[in-house]
Amino acid sequence: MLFKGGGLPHESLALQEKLFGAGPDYNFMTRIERFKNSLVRVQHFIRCCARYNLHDHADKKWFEGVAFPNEVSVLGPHSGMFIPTLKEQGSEEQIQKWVPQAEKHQIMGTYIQTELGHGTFVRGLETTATYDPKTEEFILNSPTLTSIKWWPGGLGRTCNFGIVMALLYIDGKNYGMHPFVVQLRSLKTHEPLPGLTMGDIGPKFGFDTVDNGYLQFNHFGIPRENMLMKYCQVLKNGTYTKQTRNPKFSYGAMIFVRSMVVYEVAGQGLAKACTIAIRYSAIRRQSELKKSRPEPQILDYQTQQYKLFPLLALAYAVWFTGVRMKEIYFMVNNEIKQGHTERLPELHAISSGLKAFTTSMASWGIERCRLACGGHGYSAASGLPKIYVNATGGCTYEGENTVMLLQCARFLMNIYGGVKNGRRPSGSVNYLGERISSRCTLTSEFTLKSLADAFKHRAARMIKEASERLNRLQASGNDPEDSWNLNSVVLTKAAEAHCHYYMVLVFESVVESVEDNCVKDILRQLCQLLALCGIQENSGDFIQDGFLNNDQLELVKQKQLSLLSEIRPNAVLLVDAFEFHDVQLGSILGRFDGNVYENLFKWAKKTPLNKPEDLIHRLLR
Ligand SMILES: CCCCCCCC/C=C\CCCCCCCCCCCC(=O)SCCNC(=O)CCNC(=O)[C@H](O)C(C)(C)COP(=O)(O)OP(=O)(O)OC[C@H]1O[C@@H](n2cnc3c(N)ncnc32)[C@H](O)[C@@H]1OP(=O)(O)O
Ligand SMILES: Cc1cc2nc3c(=O)[nH]c(=O)nc-3n(C[C@H](O)[C@H](O)[C@H](O)COP(=O)(O)OP(=O)(O)OC[C@H]3O[C@@H](n4cnc5c(N)ncnc54)[C@H](O)[C@@H]3O)c2cc1C
Repeated sequence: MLFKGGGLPHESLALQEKLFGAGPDYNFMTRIERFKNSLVRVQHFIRCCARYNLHDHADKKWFEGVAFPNEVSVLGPHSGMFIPTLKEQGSEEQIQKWVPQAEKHQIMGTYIQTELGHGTFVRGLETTATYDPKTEEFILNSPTLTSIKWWPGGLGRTCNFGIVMALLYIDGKNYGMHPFVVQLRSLKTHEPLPGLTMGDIGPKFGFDTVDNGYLQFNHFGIPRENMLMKYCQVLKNGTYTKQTRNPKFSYGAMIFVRSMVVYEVAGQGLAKACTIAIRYSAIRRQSELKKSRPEPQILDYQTQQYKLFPLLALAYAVWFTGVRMKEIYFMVNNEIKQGHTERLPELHAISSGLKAFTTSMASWGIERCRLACGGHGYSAASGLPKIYVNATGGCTYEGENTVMLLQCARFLMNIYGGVKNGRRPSGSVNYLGERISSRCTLTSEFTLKSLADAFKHRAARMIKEASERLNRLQASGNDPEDSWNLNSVVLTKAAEAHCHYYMVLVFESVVESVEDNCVKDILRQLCQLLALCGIQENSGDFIQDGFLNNDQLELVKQKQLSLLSEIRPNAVLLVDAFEFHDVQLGSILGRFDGNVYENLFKWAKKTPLNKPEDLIHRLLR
């Protein structure tokens, strides 16, 4: 109940749908079969939404978790980007026109921004939308090879609509990036409309169930009314008007997805991987601890605990942080809707930073879980390869992680500069205005407050040093841009330290809010382990300025090891508490009933390579 809240009824409804749980094994399918199979499930999902009256995003998400386990379907870009962008950037008329059709899936859309030559540098995108007042149309064009749109999910074969980000030109003047609603395919024949060259970009590391696509515009006309006009308008005669607004509003869809990815991708992915690795480690017996005694569960080896329990603690931390990130997004977005845009820079910074920090940690953690499962972890039957290839995409899409950390750092530098000039920071950066103790107060009690304070100190110091180094680079004659680049490694580390502190703080606040003392104690242990591992892994950051001394570091190490034994009896319960159904895990190693070996054998017998096949037989005969 700590995790699922109101989601369970929808999950059980989805589990009753035969088409979702059963069917061909994903691992035995070719890419095309995976894609087709996903489309069949998409159609069934859409029918289920109508049948069960699922309208609310959160309700649908529970259903989707069962319908599309550990994969993104073409509904991801549609419901995660196309519809939110229409709602956030469209005028009332535009919302009325397209949102109901999109919500009923009568039109399917995607978000078309990245190009062959540019993804990160949005201002460098080349697609043009030139207004022609005579026809009252925008003419979309791809002027170069590098301007071909590349990557949008669902563009290759599925979507008939898209929101295209393009440079608006009126009368030869460039007004910058704007969003346009574009019909891509005929609603009758599903063929691409004349003037568009489209297709799938080919096999990828993961995302097999999504047709990421390309799109080239050849002077393709769309009605004037198709520019999303909530914040800017182009009148019939070509007059451009805009509300007083932050030009970064057109980046809103990206902030939304980044805010969701922390929970949906990093939190869920790592929690699933931990569930699989910890359950399997309780089933797997190997070697000897004591002579002539039965082989122990591998989970009883301290080294195995040392691999997995910090990841379990991290999974809880990322999960809670993801939930908090969603809350912050909706809160600040509501403020923005009421005209209060003051917190947009902070929202951008924290969503960029946390998206990067948590997807990197989760990606690394999922791979560690796989390694901890030995040989069977390398088998597709473990479910871990699929979880990994899809989750690790989160390090790249919606803003490459290094670039996102640098965006977060940019905000931190602005805030720190402001503090130097007497401004008081608030929200997630309020600690930059505090006087921070220069000596660590950690004692063998390891209170959560003292642990969080240690991370606060580290973040504040690293931000200060990054800022001072930036100033020194400039003072020694480098221009601001070169100084930034020469300081960028230090800046990303400062941003990571800020996000790390934020995550520890969120975890601490969740523990404090729990009423049940037993649950509170167990969560406190996990939170301590998370923080202590963070201190140990980054010990240089904590001792560099004499904040933490050698004795304290030794205490940290001792406590970390004793926590492993304390957590051991609850480890399996702690992953069971995530309440992932076997269908969602897609793993033989992580089965709830623990019946691993029998099912591995059954599974191997079903592999297509064991089926009679003429060519293989002839070659081997
Ligand atoms: C409760 C239930 C909810 C249920 C929800 C259900 C929906 C679920 C949805 C999602 C779940 C997860 C789904 C997973 C499936 C995902 C499928 C894959 C989707 C992938 C889609 C994509 O990848 S789309 C393409 C994404 N592309 C990018 O992210 C590009 C990255 N680049 C940029 O964003 C920008 O170029 C940049 C930020 C790097 C730089 O921008 P720019 O050059 O314009 O700015 P500057 O660096 O010069 O900075 C100027 C100034 O602006 C500030 N700023 C920059 N960006 C923003 C912003 N977005 N908002 C506010 N402010 C911004 C910057 O900080 C600077 O500020 P200063 O004050 O001047 O310092
Ligand atoms: C699975 C997946 C799904 C996607 N779905 C969509 C979609 O639906 N719609 C869409 O429009 N796009 C989509 N994309 C594209 C995605 O948003 C971009 O790939 C992403 O934003 C990264 O941009 P890039 O490819 O240009 O990387 P690059 O910017 O080329 O990154 C390459 C390297 O350069 C470094 N780098 C770049 N700029 C800087 C800088 N300023 N400072 C320091 N280092 C820098 C990066 O850190 C990285 O190491 C998807 C991508 C993937 C992988």
